[in-house]
Amino acid sequence: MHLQVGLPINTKEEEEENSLVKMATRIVSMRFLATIFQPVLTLRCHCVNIKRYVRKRIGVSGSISVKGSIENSKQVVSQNEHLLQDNIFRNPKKDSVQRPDNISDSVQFSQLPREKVINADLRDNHQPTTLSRFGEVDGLLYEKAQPGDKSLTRLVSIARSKKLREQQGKVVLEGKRLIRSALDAGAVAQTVYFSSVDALRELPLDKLGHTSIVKVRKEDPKIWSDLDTSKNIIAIFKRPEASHLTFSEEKYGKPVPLTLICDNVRDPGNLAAVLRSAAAAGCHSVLLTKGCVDVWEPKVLRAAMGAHFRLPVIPSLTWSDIPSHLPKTATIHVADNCSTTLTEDNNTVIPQQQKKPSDYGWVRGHQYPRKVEYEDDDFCGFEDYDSGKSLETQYYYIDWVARHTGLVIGGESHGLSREALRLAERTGGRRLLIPMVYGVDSLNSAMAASILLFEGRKQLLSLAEKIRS
Ligand SMILES: C[S@@+](CC[C@H](N)C(=O)[O-])C[C@H]1O[C@@H](n2cnc3c(N)ncnc32)[C@H](O)[C@@H]1O
Repeated sequence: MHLQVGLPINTKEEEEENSLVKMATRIVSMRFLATIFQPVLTLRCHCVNIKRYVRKRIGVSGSISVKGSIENSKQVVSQNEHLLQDNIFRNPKKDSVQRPDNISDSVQFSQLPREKVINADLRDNHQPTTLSRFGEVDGLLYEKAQPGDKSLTRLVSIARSKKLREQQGKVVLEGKRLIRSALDAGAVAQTVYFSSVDALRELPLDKLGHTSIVKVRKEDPKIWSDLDTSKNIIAIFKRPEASHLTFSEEKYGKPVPLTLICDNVRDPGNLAAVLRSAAAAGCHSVLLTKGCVDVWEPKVLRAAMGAHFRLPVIPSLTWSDIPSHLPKTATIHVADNCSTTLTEDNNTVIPQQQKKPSDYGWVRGHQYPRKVEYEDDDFCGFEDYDSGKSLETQYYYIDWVARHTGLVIGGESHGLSREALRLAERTGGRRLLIPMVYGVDSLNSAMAASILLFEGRKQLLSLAEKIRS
């Protein structure tokens, strides 16, 4: 019988087993160490990548400081990639350098004067790749879009989706005239895409100091435009707010104290026509209730012909917001087609002192039950409204202007809201009627607005004339 004394003697298999265990332990501890050091290494990699990225994109060495988290760094790189916003802050002379909103503060480039950047690019024969990616127009550096660049498709999505426009706080403007008006009014262009240098040259280049400029191929504008003749320049702007824009009296003349209020005007063509008329009539401002179509929708922008930048247009207002955009003394009238209609054979001249439809003799009093809509779109169906009962009706060509006058135009489907009538009542306003021949219910809202606004302008100017003389 064999007795084992002292330390057990390992067999060959046991030794092999032990060395396997040791190896496994080593692997585990190496993995453990790797987990600890991995974030540090990744951060280091990102720093290096960003440095390389910057050198590649701007062709000069920039001083970079990374303050944010790794996630931040990743974001900056990917945002820059897909928006083609090269983040070169080109005008170091300005005190406050305005940056595109979505660029994080975590990357700062040495702010070389633009000329130096360009010259560095042009001089540096050792960087042919960098040089071919950039061009220059009258001292303004631009980048050439690379094949497969998706930024134009993204731009189209912003242009077409109200939700995206609102979420990202951006609007898309097409064509040199519109872009120029926006820039002149002080709107901030984030990126300008152009296919023809001549089109770019027609913009006030001094106002593009903080903008990314990207040259696209000649055929690219077809992606963004559904016009037959697509424009060769398009820009993404920071969603402009009327309070931050300047409306030049020198250029467009002094406005008359007349504010147009659109009450649920939902059709883009109508809203555009209304804005265009309001601008042409030299109105003070335009207020839009929440139910109106988005004022930055491409169709509205296109057909309004720059009206957005000629007078303050304030969108998305509730009826309780509206008085705060008007002087306290303002009188608000409503354009109302529903109170009365004209008989077929009428062409009588109405004496000015007559106010109520029944006074006119040949007009019918209110006869239709009306749809009434609450502010929250809680539609109440047909009923006789009690608001605005005390509102008198008068023909539009009889004097109705006051020191500051507001005019409400109803929407296409439901006409005037109860809130509009209440506001008119509270401010001593009236119903203004454009007489129509028998059997015609109403005019298109933009047509009605146009007639009333130009009449209002005429009355205000003659009032001013009377006061002067
Ligand atoms: C197309 S209409 C509204 C039609 C709507 N279905 C209704 O019955 O009220 C749009 C708006 O244009 C204005 N409008 C149209 N015709 C008008 C007229 N003859 N006189 C005054 N305003 C008019 C009104 O403000 C009206 O609410």
